Amino acid sequence: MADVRREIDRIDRALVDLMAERQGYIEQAARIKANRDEVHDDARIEDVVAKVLATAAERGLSADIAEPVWRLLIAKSIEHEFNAFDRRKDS
Ligand SMILES: C=C(O[C@@H]1C=C(C(=O)O)C=C[C@H]1O)C(=O)O
Repeated sequence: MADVRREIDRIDRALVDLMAERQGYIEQAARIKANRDEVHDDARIEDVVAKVLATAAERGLSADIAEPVWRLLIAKSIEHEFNAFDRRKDS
């Protein structure tokens, strides 16, 4: 069991690295968007979730895990993006 947990911990570190990289692009989006009402984009949310579910099906990740995890990740990313947008000097 210790070996299994060591592998889970290794994977979690890799996921944190990828999520931090993703967060960096969320921050770039907050700098690029001209208007605050562009931060929450329902069409893009559904596009992201559809692409994730297609990749999850190919790679063997359960949709029951992938869909709620990504919907929460996107919701928290949008909160982060609103905060970054509102900290802009020009907003
Ligand atoms: C990063 C964006 O901003 C938001 C964040 C999204 C995400 O975390 O994938 C998706 C839609 C947007 O509401 C974007 O518009 O692409």
